[in-house]
Amino acid sequence: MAKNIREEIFKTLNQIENGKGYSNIVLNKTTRDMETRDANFTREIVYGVLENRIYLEWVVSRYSKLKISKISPAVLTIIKMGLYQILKMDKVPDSAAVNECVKLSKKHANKGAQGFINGLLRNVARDKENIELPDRKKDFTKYISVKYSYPEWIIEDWAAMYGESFTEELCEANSKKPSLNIRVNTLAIDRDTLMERLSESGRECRAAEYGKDIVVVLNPDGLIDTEEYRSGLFTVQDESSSLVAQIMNPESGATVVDVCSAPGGKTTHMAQIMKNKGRIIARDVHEHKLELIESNARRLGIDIIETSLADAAERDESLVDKADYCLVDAPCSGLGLVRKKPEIKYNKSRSDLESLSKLQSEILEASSGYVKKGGTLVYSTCTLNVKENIEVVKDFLDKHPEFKLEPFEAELPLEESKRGYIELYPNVHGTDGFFISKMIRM
Ligand SMILES: C[S@@+](CC[C@H](N)C(=O)[O-])C[C@H]1O[C@@H](n2cnc3c(N)ncnc32)[C@H](O)[C@@H]1O
Repeated sequence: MAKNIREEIFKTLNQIENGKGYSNIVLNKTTRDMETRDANFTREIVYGVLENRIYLEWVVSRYSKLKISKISPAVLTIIKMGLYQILKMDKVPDSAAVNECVKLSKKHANKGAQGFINGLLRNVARDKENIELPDRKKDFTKYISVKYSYPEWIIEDWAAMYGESFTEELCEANSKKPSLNIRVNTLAIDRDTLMERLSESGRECRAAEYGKDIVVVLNPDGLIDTEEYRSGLFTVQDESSSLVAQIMNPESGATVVDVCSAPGGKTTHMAQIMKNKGRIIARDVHEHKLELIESNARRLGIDIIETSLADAAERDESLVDKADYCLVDAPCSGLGLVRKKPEIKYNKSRSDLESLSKLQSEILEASSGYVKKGGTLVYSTCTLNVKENIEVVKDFLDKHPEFKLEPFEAELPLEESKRGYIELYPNVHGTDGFFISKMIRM
């Protein structure tokens, strides 16, 4: 193992905890030049510490004489790195975990703190079989909140929406490492041929259950450094996200407006389904993100996408009645993505969710005007929160009798597809959490 690996882990965690970047992006930068073994170790600890923050702090609060609020952020990060290795990783001996944290503390903490870190970690290591969780029967919310590290308000909301046992299953599924999903560029290759090519180079892969263009790769290390990726034979996309374009199913030659389109995952997928014929107007409110759509399209050999800067909450009169298909893949709280970006659990509040549902309604209202008679409107989010999902759609439909939900079992053969909307769950479908609804303008 390279010398400064724990130093790199410490820095990466600080960056993410200080809100200086999403975990997947910061981690990709940190691990870019590392050996695979070091990169995997780094990922495991960074994700583990982020994912288990509340649980690890619960353990600190039970073994520390100092209140958590009195412990400096750097010291707390070192302690959590140590605790994660002691409590959740079998392959690191406890003594090594403690010694490495003490070494790290020599650079980032004063003498007193070094002794404190050493003592606390050793105490926990000795007592690790006896660490108690809150009593499930007395307080379900607190128990789940500590066991799976979620703010209590999320557990309260999910339990109210989905019931207690479903919430527990959902949190359990969210704590499992997801496999990597890739979307085949069907303009360049078909799924079976790509899978054969990947298998020949030692990849273990299987066709996804619901996503027609998705391959699940079980040993993905270094996949985006391959010739297959560089030459645009696939892109990285979760199965649930790929179902949006699959359910939309736009015809070749159609006009599509995608109002929240960066970085272009669904835009480029729609272009594939359209066989790169027609026109896709792809917009976003952040100018720097438009380049991401363009570079993704270039790599995949797609040339029917026109990007432009626009606020989707304001109707653009020049597009009224112009779209055969309109996609509103709205900005959302992202609670369906905690498997991949665990920090999402801690970055949101109930009031954020309320303002998001207001923005989502405004965007849906403004964008619905672009849909021609007989045209299709798809509204999707990557969150698990009825207020941002079906309630936004129902509220819209109440005000717009000219739209109705459209069943999509031909595109996704599941019972729920008959209702015209679906919520996907990690514990049920094995995908990221997602919401997709399909409407038709009559
Ligand atoms: C869920 S992401 C879209 C993901 C994208 N559809 C894809 O598949 O790659 C939501 C996007 O909405 C954009 N956004 C946020 N507020 C917006 C607004 N008022 N108007 C247009 N775009 C907005 C964000 O910049 C972000 O890129």
